[in-house]
Amino acid sequence: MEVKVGYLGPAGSFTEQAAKAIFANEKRVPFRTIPDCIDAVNDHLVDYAVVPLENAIEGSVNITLDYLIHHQRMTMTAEVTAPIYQHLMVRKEHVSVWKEAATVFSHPQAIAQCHHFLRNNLPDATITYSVSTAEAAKHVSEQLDGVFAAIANEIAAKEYGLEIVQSEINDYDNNSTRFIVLKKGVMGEETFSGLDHSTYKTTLMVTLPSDFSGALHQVLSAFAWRKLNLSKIESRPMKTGLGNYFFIIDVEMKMDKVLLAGACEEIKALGCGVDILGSYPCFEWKALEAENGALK
Ligand SMILES: O=C(O)C(=O)C[C@]1(C(=O)O)C=C[C@@H](O)C=C1
Repeated sequence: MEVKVGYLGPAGSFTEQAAKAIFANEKRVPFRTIPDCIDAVNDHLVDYAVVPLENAIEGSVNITLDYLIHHQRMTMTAEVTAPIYQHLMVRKEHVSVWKEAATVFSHPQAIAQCHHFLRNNLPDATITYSVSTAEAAKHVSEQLDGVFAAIANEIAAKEYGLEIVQSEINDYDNNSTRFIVLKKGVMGEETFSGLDHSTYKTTLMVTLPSDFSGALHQVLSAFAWRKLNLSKIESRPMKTGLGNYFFIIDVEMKMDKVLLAGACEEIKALGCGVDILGSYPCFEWKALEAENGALK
C-alpha cells in the first residue's frame, strides 16, 4: 500500500525539506496550512503529517501545538531537527533595487527570526504574513507591478525563479526548527526506512488541579528523583480563562513500563491530568543528509 505524507506546502517550504528527510521515497502531498495538514491525517487523505513544532529563535509554533491540543489529537511519532537559513529574495529585475521593496512577505515564524534585519535594512517596508515561506516566494514571483521581497530558503528561490539578494538574514546563528511527524491512532513502534536515530523523547501534556500550591514543583519532583532528563517544559493557555494553563513536558526517554510510567502515575496521584502525546525517535539532520544526500 502506498504511504502518503502531508506537509505544509507549497513546494520549497522548510517543512517539505523535513518531510523529504524522513520520507525520501514516499508520496508527499502539500497542504496550504498546518491545520489542513493535520486534518488530512484525520480524514485519511494521508497517513502522516509533517509540521513545524519549535524554532530555536522564536520558540514554539503555537498553531501546531494549539491545534493538536484543542482540535485534533494525533500521535507524535518522529522528530527531525533541521538547520534553518533564511534569505531575502526578489524577482530578477529587482536585484539592484531590493532596498525599495514596499512589502516583505513571509511566514510569521520566519519574519520573527529576522526582525533586526528587517528593522535595519527595510524599516519602511510593510510586513505581510504568508501561510509558509514557500507560499511567500511563490506570491512574490507572481507580482508584476512593484518591488516585493520574500523571506524563504534557497530551494524556494530556485523553485519560483527568484534571486537571493541577502543571505542568512536570521538574527541569530545556529537557527534550527524541530519538525514533528504525526499519525492517527495509538502509539506504536514506527520504522522509518532504516534511518538511525540519536535519541528518544516522550512528550506529555500535564494539567494541574486548581489552587494547589506547589503543584508544579511536585510534578517536576516526580521526574527529578527518578533522574529523568527533561528537554523542554512550556506552559500554554487552556483557553478557559486567564491563569489557566497546561504544560507540555518533553522527557528525554522512550516510554517504558517502569520509570516514566511510574512518574506519570505519581503525577496522576497528585490530581493532575497526564496525556502522552507521543514517544518517538529523534533524527539528526546530519545523519539524514548522509543517507539521503544534501538537503540544505
Ligand atoms: O514556512 C515554511 O517554509 C515552513 O515550513 C514553516 C516554518 C515554521 O512554521 O516554523 C518552518 C521553519 C521555519 O522556522 C519557518 C517557517
